[in-house]
Amino acid sequence: MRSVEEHRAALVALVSPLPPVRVALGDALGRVLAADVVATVDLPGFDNSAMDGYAVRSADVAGASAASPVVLDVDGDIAAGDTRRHVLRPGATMRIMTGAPLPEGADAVVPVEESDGGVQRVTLMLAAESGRHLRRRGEDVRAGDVVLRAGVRVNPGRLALIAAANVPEVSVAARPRVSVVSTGDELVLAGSSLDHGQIVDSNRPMLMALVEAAGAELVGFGHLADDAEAMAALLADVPGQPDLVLTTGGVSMGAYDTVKEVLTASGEVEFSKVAMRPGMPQGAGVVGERRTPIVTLPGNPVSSYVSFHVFVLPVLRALAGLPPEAATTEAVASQGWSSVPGKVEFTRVVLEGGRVRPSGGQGSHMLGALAEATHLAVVDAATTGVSEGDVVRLLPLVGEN
Ligand SMILES: Nc1nc2c(c(=O)[nH]1)N[C@H]1C(S)=C(S)[C@@H](COP(=O)(O)OP(=O)(O)OC[C@H]3O[C@@H](n4cnc5c(N)ncnc54)[C@H](O)[C@@H]3O)O[C@H]1N2
Ligand code: MOO
Repeated sequence: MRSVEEHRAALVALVSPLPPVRVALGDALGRVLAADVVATVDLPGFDNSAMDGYAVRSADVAGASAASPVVLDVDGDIAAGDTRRHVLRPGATMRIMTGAPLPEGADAVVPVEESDGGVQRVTLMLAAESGRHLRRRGEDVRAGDVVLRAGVRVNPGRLALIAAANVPEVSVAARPRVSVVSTGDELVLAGSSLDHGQIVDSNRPMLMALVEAAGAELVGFGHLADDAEAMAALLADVPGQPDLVLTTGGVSMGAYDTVKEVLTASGEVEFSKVAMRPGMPQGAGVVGERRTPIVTLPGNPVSSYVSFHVFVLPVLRALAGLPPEAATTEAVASQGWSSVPGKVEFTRVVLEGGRVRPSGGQGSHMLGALAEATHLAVVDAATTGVSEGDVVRLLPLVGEN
């Protein structure tokens, strides 16, 4: 039997990284940066007011208070967006709005609440010291600073930073194009009336959702009956020119395991047993004239789901030019559970209050328990059981956070 690491390495070796692409800011959300983002401007871009109030020379309001106010001439208004360059006369003030550029000579702002709100002359009741209520040019970011590193995923806050840094376009990791094909005569679409022996095809919507939630692009999907000729024809020329094809079902030892039958005959796909649970039967190789990489996942729903996390995610990351390994975290088990020796067990667990417990039944057909899970606990092959208090390694689930 192959180890998980051996199989993962064989899969990653099937693909070459796709070149990064440039996208407009509006299309960057959720994408992974392929290059550092460098600010083209200082942030703030100019000294400006943090409050609606009066721009002053601090020396002119020294000692001002409610009991002993200072009265100054108001020389005019500066609103946010005023592009003129104002100079503040000594002994005078200007009304200034939040975000408006500070006039030359001013070094503090008295908020309007600390005044009588005067328009021609104003009574100020705060001894604003130099720098008070100001936002200084470059105090947040300097032009030329690397504001975001390659490898970081663009979230709304980072998108705002890229925009503010006046960078209209960024280089991002390519989104691999993926096709999903479910196989099996027993499968029907959700919403169908089920005959005895039929089940709803849940792997296809699950894998489509995983592909999209993992940031890849779905370029084709469908279902194939256990018909070797039809399957061979489809796999010889998968529509949509995907970078990766995923199938589910038909890879174990059954008489109607058509994926295995067809692809074994092609001589380009290798089927292996991997020392893991669930997800033991696996296959991978290339199909068609374009030699498109293919990963054949087992049909049992939880096996397919776990295999996606353990094997397909690293392939998608490698295609995107990112390090294949996903980051893991750790947590303490709040209860014990047994694990099969000789295989890595990916226990579906719930992380709550900083501790983990199995999410329920661990059968590879049990979607009820899968749906409650937040992580996969990775229990290595040498471990026969997890005890309460043990530290376990956790693989996050795609789409969980
Ligand atoms: N004699 C052996 N039998 C089995 C072995 C074995 O080593 N020797 N391995 C078992 C393990 S482990 C797994 S995992 C499964 C893998 O089976 P296949 O990949 O061939 O998948 P199927 O036989 O087509 O289906 C298995 C199971 O999953 C259901 N299924 C399939 N596709 C879907 C779908 N799209 N949506 C929902 N459910 C699906 C299917 O109805 C079956 O119940 O093989 C074991 N057997
Ligand atoms: O490996 Mo199968 O995936 O145990 O059900």
